[in-house]
Amino acid sequence: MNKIVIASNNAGKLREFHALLSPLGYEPIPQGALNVPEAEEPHCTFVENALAKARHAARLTGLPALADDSGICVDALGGAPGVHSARYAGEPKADARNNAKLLAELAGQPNRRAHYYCVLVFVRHADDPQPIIAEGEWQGEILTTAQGEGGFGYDPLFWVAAEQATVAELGADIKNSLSHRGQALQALVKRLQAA
Ligand SMILES: O=P(O)(O)OP(=O)(O)OP(=O)(O)OC[C@H]1O[C@@H](n2cnc3c(O)ncnc32)[C@H](O)[C@@H]1O
Ligand SMILES: [Mg+2]
Repeated sequence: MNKIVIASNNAGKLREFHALLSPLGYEPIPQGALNVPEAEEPHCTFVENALAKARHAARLTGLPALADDSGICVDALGGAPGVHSARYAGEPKADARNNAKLLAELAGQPNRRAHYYCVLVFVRHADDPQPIIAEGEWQGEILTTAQGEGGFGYDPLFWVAAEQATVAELGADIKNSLSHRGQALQALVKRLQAA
C-alpha cells in the first residue's frame, strides 16, 4: 500500500479522500492519527496554503503528504469568502454559523452564482522541489434556505442545477464524481501514476 498522510483535520474532507483514494490502492492516513497539529494557513492564495499544509505534514511524519485548500467563491460578494471560507463567521470554525453569515450577506441579492474551488498539493517529502498540483472547480448557486443533511460545510446551500439538488442532497459517490475535490483528485492521481 502507498501510504499518504492527508494534511487535513476536516472530517468531511477526510471521508471524501478515503472514498476516493482507497479503491486506487493508496492508504490515506489522517494527519491527526499521527499527532500532526493543524498548520498555519496565512496566505492569500489557495495554492500557497495547500503547499504550506502539505510540507508541514510531510515534515512532521516523514511520509508523502496530500493537502487540500478549498473554499466557496460567491460572484456577488467579489469572490468571498474564498480562502477564508472555513472561518467566514470567525473562530472557532463552524459550518452552521458560516452558512448563516453567507445567507445574511446575500439577503435580497438576486445574483446567487458561486463556485467551489479546490487545489490539491502532493509532496513526496517536506522539501520536494516538484510538488504535484491539481485543481478543480464546481459551479452552482446559493439557495435562500438550507436543504439536505449530507456532505459538510456549505453543501446544504449549494444548488447544482444539473442534479436539481443541493450537494447535501447528493449521495457521497455522486458528490465525489462531480465535485471540485473529485475533479482535482482525478487529475492529481493521473499525474501521480504517470510519475
Ligand atoms: O485546512 P483543513 O484542515 O484541510 O480543513 P479546513 O476545513 O480548514 O479546510 P480549508 O482551510 O481548505 O477551508 C475550506 C472550507 O471551504 C468550505 N468547503 C470546501 N470544500 C467544501 C465542500 O466540498 N463542501 C462544503 N464546503 C466546502 C468549508 O467551509 C471548508 O471548511
Ligand atoms: Mg483550514
